[in-house]
Amino acid sequence: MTPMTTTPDKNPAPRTDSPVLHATGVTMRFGGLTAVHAVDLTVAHHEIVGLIGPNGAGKTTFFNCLTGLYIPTEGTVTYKGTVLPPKPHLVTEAGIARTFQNIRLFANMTVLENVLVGRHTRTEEGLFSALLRGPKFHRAEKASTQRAMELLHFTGLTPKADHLARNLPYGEQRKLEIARALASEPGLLLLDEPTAGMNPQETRATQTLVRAIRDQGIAVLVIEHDMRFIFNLCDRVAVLVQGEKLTEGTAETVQADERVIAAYLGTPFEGAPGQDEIAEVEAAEADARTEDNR
Ligand SMILES: Nc1ncnc2c1ncn2[C@@H]1O[C@H](COP(=O)(O)OP(=O)(O)OP(=O)(O)O)[C@@H](O)[C@H]1O
Repeated sequence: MTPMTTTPDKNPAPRTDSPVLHATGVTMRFGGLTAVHAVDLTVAHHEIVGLIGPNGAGKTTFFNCLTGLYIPTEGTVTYKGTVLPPKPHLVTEAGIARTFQNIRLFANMTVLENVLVGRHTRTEEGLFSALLRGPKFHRAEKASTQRAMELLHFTGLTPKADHLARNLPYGEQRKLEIARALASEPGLLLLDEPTAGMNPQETRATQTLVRAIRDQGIAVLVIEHDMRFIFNLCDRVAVLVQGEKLTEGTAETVQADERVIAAYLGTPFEGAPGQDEIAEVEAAEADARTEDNR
């Protein structure tokens, strides 16, 4: 992994002891459906936090509440101690970047151009400056291109800089989404199923990339269905079930939690055989086999 230099934070933390992300009592209702209910979640500096849960648990809805795409029905979300504005571009400007479950690249733009688009919240040049294309604009453009190339280097996409985004293999399109998100110089990166559709090698490479991102001082919150990826990567894992946070803790704690296993496998139905009954049946079957072998 190529080291990435960090650029100065345009929005320095007002209080260094605040967590990077602090969501309190976040609830999102769509008419009669409560997709997310009273969810609290924090992400600390230098932390990689996983968000897991069965299909329809409310994970993406929760992400949308964090990024200003949805205004939560109830609850607050702060970034480094400041309440986030309810507009996606202002959230990005504040320092939260994200990728999407369904890749959203500009398919007919080059790889480099896609990353440059991601820098627009960090460039000071206004519309007039861009139209007049004066020396200030050219200086800013040069600096932006340099930073974008650095990010392509960091994500291993330098050889593809001039390729159209739509011609990249799927795994590289996902990497490009991450490079574009990093172009806004975030303090927190939200990844929505970054390994969906990847082969095991690409998944391992993504794991390495996410760790390298964290090592650059960017906190990460990641939704993923690949449990091996989540449990290998995350410092802490939160589990959403039917819109509520069931539990959170280290990979070991969450993996050992019977409620989590039940949530994924389905809660045993009423009248299902208990452990004693299962043991009795197994013993009877073993006896029957012994009889047959005589
Ligand atoms: N805009 C919306 N309007 C109405 N209902 C919605 C909307 N967005 C999500 N939902 C519902 O909210 C619930 C949670 O959906 P969400 O996509 O957040 O779950 P998820 O955990 O991300 O699922 P998956 O793992 O399948 O992506 C689902 O019942 C879904 O149908």
